[in-house]
Amino acid sequence: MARGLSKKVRRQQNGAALAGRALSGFNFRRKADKPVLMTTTPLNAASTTVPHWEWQYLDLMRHIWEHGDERVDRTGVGTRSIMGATIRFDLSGGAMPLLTTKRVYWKTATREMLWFLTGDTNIRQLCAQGVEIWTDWPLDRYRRETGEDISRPDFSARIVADAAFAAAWGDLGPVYGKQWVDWATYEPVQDGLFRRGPGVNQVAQVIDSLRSNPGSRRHIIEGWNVAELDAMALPPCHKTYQFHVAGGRLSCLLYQRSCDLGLGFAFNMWSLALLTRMMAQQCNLEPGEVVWTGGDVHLYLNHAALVEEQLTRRPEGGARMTILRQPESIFGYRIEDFEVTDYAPQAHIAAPVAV
Ligand SMILES: Nc1nc(=O)c2c([nH]1)NC[C@@H]1CN(c3ccc(C(=O)N[C@@H](CCC(=O)O)C(=O)O)cc3)CN21
Ligand SMILES: O=c1ccn([C@H]2C[C@H](O)[C@@H](COP(=O)(O)O)O2)c(=O)[nH]1
Repeated sequence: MARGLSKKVRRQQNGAALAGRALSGFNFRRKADKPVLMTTTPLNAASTTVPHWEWQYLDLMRHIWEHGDERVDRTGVGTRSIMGATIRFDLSGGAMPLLTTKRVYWKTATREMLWFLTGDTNIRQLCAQGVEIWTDWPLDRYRRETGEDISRPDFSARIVADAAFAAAWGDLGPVYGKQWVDWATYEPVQDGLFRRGPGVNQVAQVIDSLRSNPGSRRHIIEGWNVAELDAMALPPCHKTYQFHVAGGRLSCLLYQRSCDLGLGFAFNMWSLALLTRMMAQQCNLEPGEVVWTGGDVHLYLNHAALVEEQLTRRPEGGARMTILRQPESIFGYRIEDFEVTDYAPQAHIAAPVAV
């Protein structure tokens, strides 16, 4: 497909600009045909005069599609990529950053977050709940190493039915869950020998520090364990979460080193807000703001149809979430505890995932 957008998309984008979008998170000023990316005040869709927060996303998508550097990436699919972007969202009043320009399966993303918090790194529990977003990586390894051309549904069913098979083929290595709640430590014994020490539960530690020392600048959950990267199916993308307390409100900034803007972002933004809401509830704080920052933010070249379609759409309305129960700990949440209301998105847009 030729670079740039169809006339239909350009018409829609111009309409949005006329509707006063200068206030949204991104403005692109062209000087000698060079776009300059600027961030401005975070704004939600709370009032009719304020641009909908989702324009930050759509503007970023359009910018990358039109100006991103085109390259061959690890997956071989190819991307257009930029370095550095920020999207902000205010969680006040139960608002959640769920995209409205396509349906996002928030329960799938929520199940994934709850799975991270258990410390599990095997896809078995996900597959058992019908969550297949991680299945492609173990499946790819299985096909490569055995030569068996098994279908994804058959592979997933076998993972669920057969514990030994799941143990052999379903593990992703020490990914998010392991690092978040059981970061490995080692203690010297003697003569240069070490034994395993107790694992570090970063999530529990951050809850403790938020309660006992809210003004700390060290409320961090880190997934990037350098020594273990090679053992992971994929090194963490949403790698660093930093929390901040001000005026009784809990905010969180995520640094995501690599972002698939067409597919992964919707889940990552939701999960960032979800984690912040759970942490706030556990610490008796009000939800504040979420700040998403991306390093390499890209669009896969085989997402052209998604990009074209989504950029014809205009964001409208917004989702709210109620947490129906306050569990005794951050590790006690269940999927039934989350209720989403006011979510009336436009149709789902399917897109292939690059493995
Ligand atoms: N290329 C790529 N993009 C990603 O977003 C991504 C990875 N790889 N690898 C690891 C995880 C897995 N994640 C994924 C994988 C697939 C979907 C996906 O297919 N989402 C569909 C619907 C999924 C469903 O609910 O069944 C979507 O339309 O959002 C989302 C996130 C996020 N991550
Ligand atoms: O939560 C996630 C996990 C992964 N992604 C995307 C970002 C990239 O497109 C790939 C990872 O490939 P790398 O070569 O390791 O960067 O997955 C995401 O957007 N969100």
